[in-house]
Amino acid sequence: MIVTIDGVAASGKSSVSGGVARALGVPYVSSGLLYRAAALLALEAGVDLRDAPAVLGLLEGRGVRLEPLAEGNRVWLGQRELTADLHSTRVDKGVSAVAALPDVRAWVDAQLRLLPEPFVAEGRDMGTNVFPQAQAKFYLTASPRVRAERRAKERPEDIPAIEAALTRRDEADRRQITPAADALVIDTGPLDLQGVIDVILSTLPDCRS
Ligand SMILES: Nc1ncnc2c1ncn2[C@@H]1O[C@H](COP(=O)(O)OP(=O)(O)O)[C@@H](O)[C@H]1O
Ligand SMILES: Nc1ccn([C@@H]2O[C@H](COP(=O)(O)OP(=O)(O)O)[C@@H](O)[C@H]2O)c(=O)n1
Repeated sequence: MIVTIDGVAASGKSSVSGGVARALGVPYVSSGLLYRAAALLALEAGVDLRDAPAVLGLLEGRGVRLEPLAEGNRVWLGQRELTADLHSTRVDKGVSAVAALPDVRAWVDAQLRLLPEPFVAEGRDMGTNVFPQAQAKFYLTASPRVRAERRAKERPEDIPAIEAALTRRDEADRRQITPAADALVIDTGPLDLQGVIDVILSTLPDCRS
């Protein structure tokens, strides 16, 4: 069983996926962390974020691995854990450039398709491209202001700066952020976290095995 939860930046994908996965007793998979790891490695190595062979070389040569734990995903570079470094403003700014590289997308997709079912997968193109066969698909939205207010609790910048950065990232990610035709689109603006999780769980009565 695969459930996909896609959506725009800071729409609640990872928190909601964690809650849904816990309720189902399965892991969740944060695809964005692999794109964030690609950006972090390129930034650390001083590699141009648009240089596909160089970025791919960093990913393939150095053993980047996603660990999709139920309590929170972790990313490893060999023995070094990258997770805590993946949500900086610097990585937020650089990640869309590496995510636009077809070779990097193919590498991420291949990692994800190796994972054993069942799981909840979250990102941008889980329901459209990576797991089109998923049993249930969701797409989370909220206004840029609502998303910026939520993310402001996790970043040092003020709400207008975060809102501008989120809007820029939505624009840079526009190729990946079309909902699957068979996804249920949920505006999370009026809902709290548990409210979103409950909407999803209420539509999944047949997917709990
Ligand atoms: N429906 C919601 N209501 C209020 N806060 C939310 C809601 N969904 C997510 N959040 C909060 O918004 C922030 C961003 O959520 P996150 O799950 O990281 O989003 P994404 O994975 O889409 O970037 C987190 O602090 C999270 O707790
Ligand atoms: N399936 C995915 C997931 C993320 N991404 C890229 O990775 C970036 C970070 O994704 P994320 O899900 O960690 O970001 P947030 O929405 O949590 O801020 C996005 O802005 C996209 O550029 C993607 O292209 N496809």
